[in-house]
Amino acid sequence: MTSRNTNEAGTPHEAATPHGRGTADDIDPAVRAELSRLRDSIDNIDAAVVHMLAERFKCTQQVGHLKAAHQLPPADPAREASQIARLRRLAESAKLDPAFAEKLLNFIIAEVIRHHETIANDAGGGDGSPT
Ligand SMILES: C=C(O[C@@H]1C=C(C(=O)O)C=C[C@H]1O)C(=O)O
Repeated sequence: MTSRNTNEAGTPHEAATPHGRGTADDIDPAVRAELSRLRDSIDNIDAAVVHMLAERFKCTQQVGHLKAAHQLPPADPAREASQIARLRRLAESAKLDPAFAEKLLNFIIAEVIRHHETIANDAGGGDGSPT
């Protein structure tokens, strides 16, 4: 394995050989420059997503503590339904697949509920999750 075949994190990966043609070494310089420009933006967007998610989880952790302190259940299906409906509308107007947006939100919410269950259990409420 050469360093050419590792990504930024040092993890091994295959060289770019779409349909068996072209390696990382023989990409046209103009194509390589355009790819690099686009990947720089992708990296910035990924960083923004991570920072926004971190902020969201800071808020949801506070909600979890509020719920635990007032014996409220970790999940709120009515709130989730309105968030999903809203996110699907936003996705449609942004030309993003609404089904993908819904799956992503459900994935995030499931993690939040898991955190809320842990917080409730740690607080001794016991209504958070199965024993
Ligand atoms: C954060 C909350 O708790 C849960 C997580 C939600 C979320 O991540 O947006 C939404 C509803 C709840 O199931 C909340 O009730 O607002």
